[in-house]
Amino acid sequence: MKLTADGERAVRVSVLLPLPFPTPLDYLAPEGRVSPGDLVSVPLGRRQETGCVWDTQSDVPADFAPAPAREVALARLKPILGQLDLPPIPADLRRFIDWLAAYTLTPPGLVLAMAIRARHTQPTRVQLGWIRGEADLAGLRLTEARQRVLDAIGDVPLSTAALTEKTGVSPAVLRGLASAGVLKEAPLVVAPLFAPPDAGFHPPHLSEEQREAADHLSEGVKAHRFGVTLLEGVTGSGKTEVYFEAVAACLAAGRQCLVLLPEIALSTQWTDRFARRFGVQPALWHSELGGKKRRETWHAIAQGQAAVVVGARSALFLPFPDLGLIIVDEEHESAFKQEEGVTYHGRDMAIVRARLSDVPAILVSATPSLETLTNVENGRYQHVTLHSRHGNATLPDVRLVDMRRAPPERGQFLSPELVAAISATFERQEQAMLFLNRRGYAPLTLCRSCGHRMECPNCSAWLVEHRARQMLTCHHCGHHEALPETCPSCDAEASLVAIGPGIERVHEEARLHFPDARILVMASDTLGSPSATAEAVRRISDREIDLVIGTQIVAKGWHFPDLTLVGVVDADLGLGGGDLRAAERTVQLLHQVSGRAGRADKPGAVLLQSYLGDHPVMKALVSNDYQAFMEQESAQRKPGFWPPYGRLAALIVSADSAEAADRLAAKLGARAPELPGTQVLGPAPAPLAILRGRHRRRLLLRTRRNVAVQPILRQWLEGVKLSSHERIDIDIDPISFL
Ligand SMILES: Nc1ncnc2c1ncn2[C@@H]1O[C@H](COP(=O)(O)OP(=O)(O)OP(=O)(O)O)[C@@H](O)[C@H]1O
Ligand SMILES: [Zn+2]
Repeated sequence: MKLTADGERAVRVSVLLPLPFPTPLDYLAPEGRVSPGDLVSVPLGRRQETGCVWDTQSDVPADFAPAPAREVALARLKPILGQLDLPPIPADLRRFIDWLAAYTLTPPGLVLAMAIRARHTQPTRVQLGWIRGEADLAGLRLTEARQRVLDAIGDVPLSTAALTEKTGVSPAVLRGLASAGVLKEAPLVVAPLFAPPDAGFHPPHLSEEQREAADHLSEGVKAHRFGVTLLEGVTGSGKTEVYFEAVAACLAAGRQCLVLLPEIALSTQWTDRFARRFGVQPALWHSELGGKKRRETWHAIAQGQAAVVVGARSALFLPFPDLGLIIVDEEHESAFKQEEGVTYHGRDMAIVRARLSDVPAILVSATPSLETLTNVENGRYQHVTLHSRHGNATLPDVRLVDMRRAPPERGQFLSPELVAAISATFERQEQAMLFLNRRGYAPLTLCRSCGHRMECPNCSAWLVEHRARQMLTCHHCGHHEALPETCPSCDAEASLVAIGPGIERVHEEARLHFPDARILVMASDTLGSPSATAEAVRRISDREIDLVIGTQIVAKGWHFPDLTLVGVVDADLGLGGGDLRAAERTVQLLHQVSGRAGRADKPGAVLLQSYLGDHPVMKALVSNDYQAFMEQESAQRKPGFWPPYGRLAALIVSADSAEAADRLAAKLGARAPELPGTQVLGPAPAPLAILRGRHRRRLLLRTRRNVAVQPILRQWLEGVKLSSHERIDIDIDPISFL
């Protein structure tokens, strides 16, 4: 036993710090003072750190739990310095942090860091205002200014600014009254940051099919137990309206609801719709949320004051005291995968979070992932479906433009058929959209005399020309340089030519074809901010735009009633690269883009420009038979135990030279596990063999579904020493194979 300075009994508490230690550290605290979840300040060397009192037991399954730490003797422990005046980190979030850390082989502190970044936990300063003090007025020299203040003051505190404005007196007068005790300070009553959404504000009239789906989801919410339901529905079927009913049920139960969207910063149409349905804006959570707003939002959520949070995947780490429902919209989106730092899949982790919090989860998509469909098939997830578009809208007619038979003119990218369709759309006074998932002017710049290709000095990638900015840029590392006048390799003059299209080039071509059309270009680099996006959306909705040209950001859930034609400039684009999910992802993306056409009364059409007309992806899109396509996908992945029928983990080895990378990769390859039901592929150069100046090699571990990869990886990497130039990144369930 040990005593604190005050003679109280001190006990061992374990504190997780937001730092890359393998386990929590032990400290001393007066007995009975702190409980798991409390945020405390502790000494660490000479520094002071904020940490979270952690639990000694955990719910991480034994098959991937890390080894426990050795215990330090009580006599050597340091006492905690104090407790922060903040709501505790709830137990379900603590379990989630442990789980995610063990699953992704990340030190748990780095996962905690996502929940309690310093900017979240700084206490918000209490603002003070003025009320009448206890001192009576006898003996007070009552000037006219002072009288005005006394007339203005009441029981509700008024800020200095409000009071001086109301009375026209100077702050000095207030100070004088305060020192006489006639005024005193009191905390200002601040309106809650998020007014409660009203479940009955504006409920929609649901169709029978929608009503059934909504009831099913709401029942799940009322049961307040873990369970996953896939809400599948064709584009424009009202999936959002339907899951809003589940949100309403969650609100009625007095619980908090989390909605994850893949591209939240751009989702202004979504938040507007929410406001129309529930009367107030939801709380937003994403990486672009600025400092003060971020802190206030965090506090409002921690205090249970924000009832509905719509966020990016990082919202999974928010300290909801009373979570009731998690919804993942566009669940098939690979944007849910975090690729940097702690790598995790937002959709998968949303389900883990729901399970650990014992609340229902709803996955929403028009084109569910094979992972999710497999879980439906084996009965782990429930399934509700919306088969038709809302109201009179019908699904668009999707046609293939065979670029081998009717190609565009040389140096152009829009086929005569697509150009004619756009003209016809304009003649009908309707809007059109061109989709090409490539920013900039041209993906490759080549020397006509010597064949030299302009490449990034830091990455094995071509430089993309951005003509508007007169730059060649690398989309991987951000390197940029001016377009040279002569070829850097052979000095030939004016020999560099742009090869292939980006959206800037399609814009240039569209201007030639349609000089009078009002064209808007939408790409993440031209419309990064939410306000710019909102303005673009307004212009399209208000019919100030005839033709939208954009990258994948135009595919997202937009709803423009007069948009009736979608042209996909290069439907084959996503199919190269040998990525496991290339075909699946292409179908999902193009289906979603196609779904922007004809969403209201006027019928829509989609033209897919392709050189691969016989490809299963094109067939699936033209026949609109997603199910048949996914059955084929499944049949292809099953025999080789590719996900979701097996598990994958990638090891990315990187070093500052090719030799060092090869050496380290070979070392790992030589000690690769040889176990039943597992296989190691590689080492091989990563598709981006050089990225930001680092040479990269990849090893892929593939196991049967019933074999956990974590213990295998732990054993494989145990004792591997790395020099400061070497690195091994682990990616469990990799999505991108770059
Ligand atoms: N019952 C309803 N009453 C009124 N409007 C509805 C109803 N159902 C759907 N809508 C409207 O139809 C349009 C399409 O619905 P919504 O955006 O929810 O479909 P979605 O299935 O989410 O589409 P997508 O997958 O293409 O994004 C929206 O403008 C929506 O407000
Ligand atoms: Zn680069």
